[in-house]
Amino acid sequence: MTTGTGTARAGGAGTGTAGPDASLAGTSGAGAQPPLTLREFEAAARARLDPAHYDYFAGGAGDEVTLRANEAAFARVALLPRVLRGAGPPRTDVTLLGTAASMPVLVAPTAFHRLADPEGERATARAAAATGTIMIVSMAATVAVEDVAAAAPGAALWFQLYVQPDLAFTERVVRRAEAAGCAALVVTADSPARGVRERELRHGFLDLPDGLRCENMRDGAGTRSIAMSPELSWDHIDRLREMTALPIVLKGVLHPADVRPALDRGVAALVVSNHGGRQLDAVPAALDALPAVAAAAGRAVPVLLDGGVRRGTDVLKALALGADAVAVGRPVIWGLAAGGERGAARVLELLRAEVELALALCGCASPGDLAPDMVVRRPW
Ligand SMILES: Cc1cc2nc3c(=O)[nH]c(=O)nc-3n(C[C@H](O)[C@H](O)[C@H](O)COP(=O)(O)O)c2cc1C
Ligand SMILES: O=C(O)C(=O)c1ccccc1
Repeated sequence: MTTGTGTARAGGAGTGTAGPDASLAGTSGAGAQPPLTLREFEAAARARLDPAHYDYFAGGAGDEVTLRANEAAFARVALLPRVLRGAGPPRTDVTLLGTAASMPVLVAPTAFHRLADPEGERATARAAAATGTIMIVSMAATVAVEDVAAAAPGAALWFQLYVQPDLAFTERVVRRAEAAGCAALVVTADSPARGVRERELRHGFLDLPDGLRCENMRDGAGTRSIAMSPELSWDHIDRLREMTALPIVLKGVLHPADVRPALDRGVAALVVSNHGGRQLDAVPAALDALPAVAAAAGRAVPVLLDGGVRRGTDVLKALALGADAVAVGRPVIWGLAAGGERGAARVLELLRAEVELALALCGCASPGDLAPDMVVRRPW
């Protein structure tokens, strides 16, 4: 078998799976080669974005200890493959809360996609649909949820909600998400106050530029800004359960003691997340918080993880440590900024192909085959 990048690239391009996408050539900050990795998409995004917007997307809270820890935690875990299991070509698809996805990688809810591409969340939704995965539309989207759904027929959408102090307004947003066809409500619980990201302050990035707005905060009663609600409590989860038949996903769980109350209130899934290191700095890496939360959930509900996932092998590490799926935030924005809808789709397809290959090399027939005995902590 011939090796070497030239041969690998030519072969990859022919299959249209793991190879580069020639139409993305020139989007890479590195030069004419299209990005081959999520890291290269990050460099391409950095080269293209206004520095204030790049830093808004990239930044973390405080000293960014947690931001760095999210990625670093994956490097401290190694995969331990099984051999000769006759697994055959692996499947990468999963079903979560009744929604089918082509891979155990979802698009995490992130704000302000029109800062990265004029089509914004429309482009992201089309990219998610092209890859066959679930997009969690942010409450802080710069395209209204109805317009996101209309732009990408067939896209599997969930909706992320910041519960607002005005519950009547909150209910109107929930109704809009339902009517747009969103199949789950992802309630963000880690933001009773907004984390301070000093990179934003340094650029004076305080608000969206003229012409861009949080379109889900606009309705007949006017335009509002998103409130972070310190009064948020388990009672609000009860209220939401009464308000909607949609499954409720709780995003931003780190403490295993928060799992029981969530299950008692009928929460349908949990997302282990520190908001990409943007809320409380000095909390653990998402991957390090995962095992205890997954153990507390005891397979009663799906457990998702986000924060620092940059490779297919990272996805497998999270699955082995108890996750049913992961979500990616910044990488999708890098794709969008580097190459619009095609760039975002390429980021997702790269991850899908990497997950498929890593499953095959681990002797797994499907994502469900990963188990805790297939990871070891590196001795450093
Ligand atoms: C620019 C940006 C905006 C975000 N906006 C939201 C949001 O509106 N709602 C939310 O629940 N989480 C939001 N998040 C957090 C993500 O959903 C997710 O937890 C995080 O990005 C995962 O880490 P990763 O970027 O390392 O993949 C945002 C993250 C980023 C980077
Ligand atoms: O920037 C964020 O992380 C975020 O969650 C958010 C919340 C409200 C408005 C814009 C972004």
